[in-house]
Amino acid sequence: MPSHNAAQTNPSLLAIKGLKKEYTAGNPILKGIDININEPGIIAIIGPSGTGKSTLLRCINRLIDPTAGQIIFNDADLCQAKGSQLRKLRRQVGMVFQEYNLVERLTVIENVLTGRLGYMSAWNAWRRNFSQENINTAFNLLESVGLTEHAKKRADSLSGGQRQRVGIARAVMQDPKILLADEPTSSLDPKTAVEIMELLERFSAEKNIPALVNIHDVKLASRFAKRMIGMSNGVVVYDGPPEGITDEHLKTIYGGESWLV
Ligand SMILES: Nc1ncnc2c1ncn2[C@@H]1O[C@H](COP(=O)(O)OP(=O)(O)OP(=O)(O)O)[C@@H](O)[C@H]1O
Repeated sequence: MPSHNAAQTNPSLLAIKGLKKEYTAGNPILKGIDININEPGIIAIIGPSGTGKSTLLRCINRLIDPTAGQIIFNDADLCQAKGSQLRKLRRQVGMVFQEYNLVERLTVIENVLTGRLGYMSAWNAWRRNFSQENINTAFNLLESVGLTEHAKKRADSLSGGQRQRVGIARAVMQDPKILLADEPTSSLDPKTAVEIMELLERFSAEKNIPALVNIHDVKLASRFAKRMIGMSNGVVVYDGPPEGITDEHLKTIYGGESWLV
């Protein structure tokens, strides 16, 4: 699979400008988000429940339609894209979910291969006619996430941590220019959570692509992130290195202080 240098060669891989989202008219969840992303590595988005972190990621991969603003990805406006252009853009955005979103009745290797569906004709996708090259790549990816011996098992026979590895392998199988991960560690024990962050960090470095990760655990986020984006009440209130985050920032982001230890 070809490696990407998009983050190095494209000065504005992802430029979010004035992004707004209302689910119901007059009740904005995102209130004007401006973020530029070029660099590989983990970029953690932190913020209280309900502040719009998932909404932001879902706007970026167009699982939902933004209300206003621009999301320029690889020089195209994702907000305006439709039909085949949207399909081409979306396959370059690898998504990792909190609850894995695997097809439970399919095998592990089939789940990884579904990462290629966006590149295939409707006929080949329907018949799951994967090329030998794709099959080889999927097995290599499974090996690199340590799941070779589980390739032929049904996805629903795996543990949560193993499922998340499959979810990450499937996202990387897309050959994405960016990874988005929505609370990828929230359903996992602390040790497995660290392993999943290590995996995201490793793929981000190997593929030279950014990994934008929504995460509740601020400590875990600062351990892995090169950059932290703090959101509160639908706006960005901090954007910088983890070591620049102070208790004052955390109070602004989360409110109160009794939870600070
Ligand atoms: N499909 C939807 N329809 C209506 N409102 C929604 C929808 N999805 C999310 N919301 C609302 O938008 C707000 C932001 O939700 P979102 O899931 O983006 O927050 P979050 O910061 O990711 O929260 P958490 O950390 O708990 O996942 C919440 O008030 C939520 O109820």
